[in-house]
Amino acid sequence: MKFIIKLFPEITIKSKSVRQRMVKVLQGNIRNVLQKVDETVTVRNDWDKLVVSSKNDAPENRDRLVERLSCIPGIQAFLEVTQKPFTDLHSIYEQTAAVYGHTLVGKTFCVRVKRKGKHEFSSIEIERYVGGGLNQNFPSNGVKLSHPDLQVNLQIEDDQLYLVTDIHKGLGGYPLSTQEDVLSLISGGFDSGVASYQFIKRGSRVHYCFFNLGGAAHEIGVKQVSYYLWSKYGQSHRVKFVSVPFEPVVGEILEKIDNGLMGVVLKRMMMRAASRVAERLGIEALVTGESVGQVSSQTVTNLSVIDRVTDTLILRPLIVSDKQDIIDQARAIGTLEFAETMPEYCGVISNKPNVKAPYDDVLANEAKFNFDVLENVITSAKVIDIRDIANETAAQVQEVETTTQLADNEIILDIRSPDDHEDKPFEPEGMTVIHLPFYKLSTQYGDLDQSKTYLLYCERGVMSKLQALYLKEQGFNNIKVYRQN
Ligand SMILES: Nc1ncnc2c1ncn2[C@@H]1O[C@H](COP(=O)(O)OP(=O)(O)OP(=O)(O)O)[C@@H](O)[C@H]1O
Repeated sequence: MKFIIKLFPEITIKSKSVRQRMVKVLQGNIRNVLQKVDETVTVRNDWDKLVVSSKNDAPENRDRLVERLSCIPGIQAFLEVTQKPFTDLHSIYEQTAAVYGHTLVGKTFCVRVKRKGKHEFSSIEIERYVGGGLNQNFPSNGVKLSHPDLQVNLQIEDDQLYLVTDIHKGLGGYPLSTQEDVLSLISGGFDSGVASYQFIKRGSRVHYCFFNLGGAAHEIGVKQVSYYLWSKYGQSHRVKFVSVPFEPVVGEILEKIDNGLMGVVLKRMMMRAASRVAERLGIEALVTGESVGQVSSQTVTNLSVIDRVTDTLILRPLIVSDKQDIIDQARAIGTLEFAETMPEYCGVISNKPNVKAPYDDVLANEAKFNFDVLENVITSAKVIDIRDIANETAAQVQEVETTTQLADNEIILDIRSPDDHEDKPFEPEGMTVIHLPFYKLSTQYGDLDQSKTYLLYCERGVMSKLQALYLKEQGFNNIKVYRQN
């Protein structure tokens, strides 16, 4: 099985040395991600393209590789190809007919050729020869040069014929780690997830900084979405997840700060803490999901007051995005459901937030704030490798049993999203499986027959452990985690 990787166009217009460096990084990233699902994968660097080959031709392996390739930053598109040697024009025709002939029935078509190397024939001659042959020998609806039902794509390089059997859209963007690292302030809402994704796609390693305002349940929710983003789009590189216990800071704000300024002061405290964390990790910029006018702390005046608290660069990729566009993107990248189930942990809710917080008033209020509280939470911030979310959660859920067997009175609860549930049905023989997606658990788990025990199932076992922890937090004890042998 072979895929030809087409580079993101902005890479192709770089100078030779920059381009070479980026392609090399992309090559490493693809190898790193794909070899986790298929050890036989090799990635060859061919100047204007990368060629991915696998010895495992099983259809489920092909689906896995296509899914993984579509999530790797730096790839504009990838072509699924079969590669064959040829001897002459007729041998090109015969091989094309063997792959495409049966797909032409009842369709209009045209043949397009890209050619490299020295040949006795031109690309147009191949198109005519192959197109004519297919037209004569298969019951198609004829050749149509513009907007045909089917385009037969051939690539010819020296004595090799590449038959393109499918074209897949890539993520675009720059290869991961070709841009500097950033620290994303992640709250679990729609905006910060989308902002993080945009930086991954642009080629930055995105580390996550979370200010816990709502106890274990808040942390579990944010860990889930961070882990999801990393494992789906950024798993070629290690990143950190930092959790800062921010409830004491909120307490101090509630006690000392004027009601109308609380939102802005909370954000300034977050920026102070995040800058320190970034410095500790050697990261030069913070990322937030703020957008002008979305909430009272996000007016231009208030954003300016927030900015003045730190010299660290604060990047706001969504600054002029409409909420609906952000929600649509969250849906497309798969974070919508996480955000929808995340309760609002605002920490401080002003009755009358000041949309034009006077800078001097903010400073005067902050003079009353006990900064030891902030120092303490920064010192007790917990930094973990994001891959350890899985292990750490496993340790935390040791009181939640993990099992590979089903006893009487036990039911498997498939908590994957409806798409995964449909694409990869999980129906082990002789076992009862109910589907309740993870984002409905908090509201609908209680409606299930509570005399039964439910074994949560997801593909990797991370989400099911986090959800088991969450349900335990909610006081449910009839829960286990189900893993396949
Ligand atoms: N608890 C938190 N931990 C880390 N970052 C946070 C937290 N709360 C807010 N932020 C950061 O501040 C930004 C603005 O947050 P705010 O709550 O004002 O707006 P929001 O539109 O609800 O954001 P989101 O949808 O990302 O939750 C967020 O996008 C995020 O980057």
